[in-house]
Amino acid sequence: MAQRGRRNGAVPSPKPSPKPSPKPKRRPGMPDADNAPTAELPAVTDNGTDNGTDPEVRAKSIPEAAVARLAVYLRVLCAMAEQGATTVSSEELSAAAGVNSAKLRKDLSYIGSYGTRGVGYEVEVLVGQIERILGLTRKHKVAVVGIGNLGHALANYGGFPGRGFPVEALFDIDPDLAGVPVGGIPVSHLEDIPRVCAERQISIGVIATPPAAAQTVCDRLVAGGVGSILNFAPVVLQVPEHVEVRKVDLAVELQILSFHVARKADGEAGSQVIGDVVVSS
Ligand SMILES: NC(=O)c1ccc[n+]([C@@H]2O[C@H](COP(=O)([O-])OP(=O)(O)OC[C@H]3O[C@@H](n4cnc5c(N)ncnc54)[C@H](O)[C@@H]3O)[C@@H](O)[C@H]2O)c1
Repeated sequence: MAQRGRRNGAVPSPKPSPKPSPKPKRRPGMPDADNAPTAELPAVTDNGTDNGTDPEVRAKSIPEAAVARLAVYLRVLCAMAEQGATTVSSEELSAAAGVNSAKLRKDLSYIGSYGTRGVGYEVEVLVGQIERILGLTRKHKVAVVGIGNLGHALANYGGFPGRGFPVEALFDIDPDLAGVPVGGIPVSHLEDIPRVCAERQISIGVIATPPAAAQTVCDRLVAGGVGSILNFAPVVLQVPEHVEVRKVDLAVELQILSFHVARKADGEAGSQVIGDVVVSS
């Protein structure tokens, strides 16, 4: 969701060339859709998977939807690695991730990973590449603000630390919660947000307060040096340019599901789908 004059949508692509050719050549990290790999192509470099382009340059060219899918592939690959898998074909990985295999190959081509014909992808190498692109090679300390229903659930969820997101600070305005441990971390008072976040080097702040409190909480997190905000409150936050905000709204996800269910029902009732538009017959 856009915040204070900056987008939180697709990551900006490098500046376009002043004289675009009619059929642009494939650039590293942004394959021409027509030339996107349709099979596990031979390795481009010695390690069999990487085309050698600077990962940061590549990361800037990856569409946000592909970034979200990379996170899903990573989760699936880690589960496969735990079960002892060393290689995986694009068909296996796409089936496990619930994505079609052409899309998977295109997503992996964004990070310069093309696999090896007849072998597929090396699980460990691919995990490393996706982790690098997603910036997961170091831990991101998390603070949760608003320890109510949602905040309690987030603070108690044991799945974040193992994925590189240890929850290291909790805050609430309620004096009854002050010092009470939730998920092993004592709750601090709202006013301590800047100091505690700076001391514990918190990089991600999760806002789970009522909407009216969210902007003040956000300002305090930013004052404490927090550069990324995950906002659950149904409100648009104003942040400085350098701060990244992601908004989570499960109601929107439910509405999207509802849209697809309605579209399917219309299709079954004899309507025709042309592109994204449903035309009743
Ligand atoms: N995005 C989603 O899908 C989704 C889902 C559920 C809830 N929510 C939102 O998450 C927020 C929390 O929901 P909940 O059900 O946990 O609410 P809740 O009332 O159970 O908890 C809110 C907590 O915030 C604390 N709080 C209030 N003002 C504060 C302030 N200024 N500073 C710090 N803490 C403060 C309260 O003391 C309370 O502990 C709400 O904004 C809700 O709309 C979003």
